[in-house]
Amino acid sequence: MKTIKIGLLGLGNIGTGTYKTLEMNRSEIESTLNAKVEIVKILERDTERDRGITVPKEKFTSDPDEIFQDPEIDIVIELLGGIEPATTFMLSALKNGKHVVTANKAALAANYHELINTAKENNVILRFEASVGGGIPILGTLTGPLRANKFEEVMGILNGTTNYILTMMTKEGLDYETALKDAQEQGFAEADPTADVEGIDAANKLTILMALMFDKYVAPKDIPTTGITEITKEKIEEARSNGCKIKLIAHAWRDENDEIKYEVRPMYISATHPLANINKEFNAVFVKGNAVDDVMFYGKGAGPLPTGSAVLGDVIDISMMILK
Ligand SMILES: NC(=O)C1=CN([C@@H]2O[C@H](COP(=O)(O)OP(=O)(O)OC[C@H]3O[C@@H](n4cnc5c(N)ncnc54)[C@H](OP(=O)(O)O)[C@@H]3O)[C@@H](O)[C@H]2O)C=CC1
Ligand SMILES: N[C@@H](CC=O)C(=O)O
Repeated sequence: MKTIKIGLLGLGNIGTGTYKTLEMNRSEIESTLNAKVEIVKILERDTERDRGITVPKEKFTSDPDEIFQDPEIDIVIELLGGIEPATTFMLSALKNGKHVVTANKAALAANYHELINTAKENNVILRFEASVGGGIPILGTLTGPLRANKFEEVMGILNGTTNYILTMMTKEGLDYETALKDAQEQGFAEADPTADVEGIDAANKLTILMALMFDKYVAPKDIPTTGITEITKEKIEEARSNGCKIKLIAHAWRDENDEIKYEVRPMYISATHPLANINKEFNAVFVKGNAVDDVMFYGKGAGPLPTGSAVLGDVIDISMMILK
């Protein structure tokens, strides 16, 4: 029986969630593939940290080339986070003939074409379902069952940390700092949560969605972006007295001249609107296609197991192509 061999870059929140999901569902995954799946090497700095899983010591390496140069490794999963060295590592993996799966929206949004083109030039696959909407299968649906559409609009909650903070401030009366700390402890936030609370993470995801839906690349820095750092309990109360909730919304749409417009900002949403009732780390995204009309995606947009589910979904798809 063939073994699909994986090199994992980063055993943090999502690396650990991916590892756990593979262990939890190994028999289902391996019987789907009729092949074994093994994470053979892991790039990490700290091999002593308690992650709540047992990983044989000999799997760890501090040298990324041990993974890129290993002829036995089929797929590299990048879960380091940040733009660099993650981008350089993914490019090295692709150039060494490895298929790559990543959840890293920051690196993808910053270097979208270089990563996509390098995969094409080297005849390997780059997949990134987990980079937008965590466990929600949005990218594969846009590029699969919905690809017959000309897309008109995408609008929704794309960041779990800020939605968690706003929910806890609105429903539980928590203050901003306590809610953020909670989100960090549950593994929703970025290593530097500035990216979450300033709306940068949602902008990164909007960049990826616009590239796929409208074939238009807009760098995240060029998306008008406002985060939630100025949202106080008083503003939340004011919204409530107007029958609204405050949500951080990412929005891109085709205007009457066929131009694509885009923004990320907190918005007052009527309490009866579906987006007003998306709570905690859940995300929800409306997509409008000219044939299908409105489609709504909903699910956990952050967290180790939901994101691990999306990462492994990509791994399984690639493995099926390898095994064909
Ligand atoms: N958290 C979530 O819910 C989601 C996260 N993502 C994305 O998944 C990716 C991983 O996120 P997450 O797991 O939360 O991040 P973490 O910071 O928890 O994990 C990253 C891990 O990689 C290690 N690492 C980073 N750089 C290096 C390096 N150069 N060499 C060796 N090890 C390194 C870190 O070690 P150290 O701690 O020592 O720095 C850490 O253990 C990010 O791109 C994130 O945006 C996507 C969807 C959801
Ligand atoms: N920090 C991100 C993680 C998932 O993409 C978020 O909170 O949504």
